Amino acid sequence: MPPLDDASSASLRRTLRRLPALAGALPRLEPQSLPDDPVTAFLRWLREALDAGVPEPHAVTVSTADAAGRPSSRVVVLKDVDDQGRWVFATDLRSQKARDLEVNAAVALSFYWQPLGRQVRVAGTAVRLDADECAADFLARSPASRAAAFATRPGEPLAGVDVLHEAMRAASARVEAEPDAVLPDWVLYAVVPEEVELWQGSGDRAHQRVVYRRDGAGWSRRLVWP
Ligand SMILES: Cc1cc2nc3c(=O)[nH]c(=O)nc-3n(C[C@H](O)[C@H](O)[C@H](O)COP(=O)(O)O)c2cc1C
Repeated sequence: MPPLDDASSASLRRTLRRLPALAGALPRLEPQSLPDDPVTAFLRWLREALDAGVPEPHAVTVSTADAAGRPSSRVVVLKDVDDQGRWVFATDLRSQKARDLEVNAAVALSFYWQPLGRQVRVAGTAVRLDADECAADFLARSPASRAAAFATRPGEPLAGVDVLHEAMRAASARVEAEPDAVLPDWVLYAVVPEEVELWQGSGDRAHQRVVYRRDGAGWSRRLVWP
C-alpha cells in the first residue's frame, strides 16, 4: 500500500476506494421485531453491542450549531439514558459544544458500532440538568478525570505541553486535598429525542433504516429507503 502522505491524490483515492466498509457477517434486522419505542430499541442494540464486544460503544458523536447555524461535531461518552428517555452526556460549560447549546439547543447524536454495521442517530433538543445532578456526576468521576477537568481551559491557546502537565499536577494536588471540590462549569446535558433512527448495514447494500418520530405522547415508526 502506498504511503498516505503520497502527494498523488489519485493514489489516495485508490487506497480509500479499496478499503472495505460493512464487511463481515452482519446481523439481519427484522424491523417488525423492534420495540414500539426507540429508547427500548436503543437499549437493546446497546446491549447487543456490549455482548458483541464492540469497543467503546458508549462513544457518541455530538453535533451542535452556534447562533449563526455553523455546525461542529465531536465525540463524548454517553453517561445515561435516563428514566425520561433522554440521552445524557457531560461536558464543560466553557466548551464550544456547551456554548452552542446555551444559544441553540438543537442537537444530534450519532453512534457507529462497526463490528455490527449499525448506526443509531438521535436528533432533538438538549436541556441542561440541575446543578445538584451535575455536581454528583463530577464527584463520581475518577480523581484523574476530576483533576483534568480542574486543570483545563477548554479551547484556549496552550503555551506548551509542559504547561498542561504542570496544571495537571497542581489540579491533582487540589483534588487530593479537597476531595469534595466540584468544578462549577461541569454540566450534564440531556438530549430529549424528537427522532431516532436505527440503521442496519448489509453486505449486499440493502441497508435497513427504521425511523421513530415523536407523535404526541408516543412514537410513530416507519421504514425509509436507505
Ligand atoms: C472517546 C472520547 C470521549 C470523549 N468524551 C468526552 C466527554 O464525555 N465530554 C467532553 O466534553 N469531551 C469528551 N471528549 C473530547 C471531545 O471530543 C472534545 O475534544 C472536547 O469536548 C472539546 O469539544 P468542543 O470544543 O467542540 O466542545 C471525548 C473525546 C473522545 C475521543
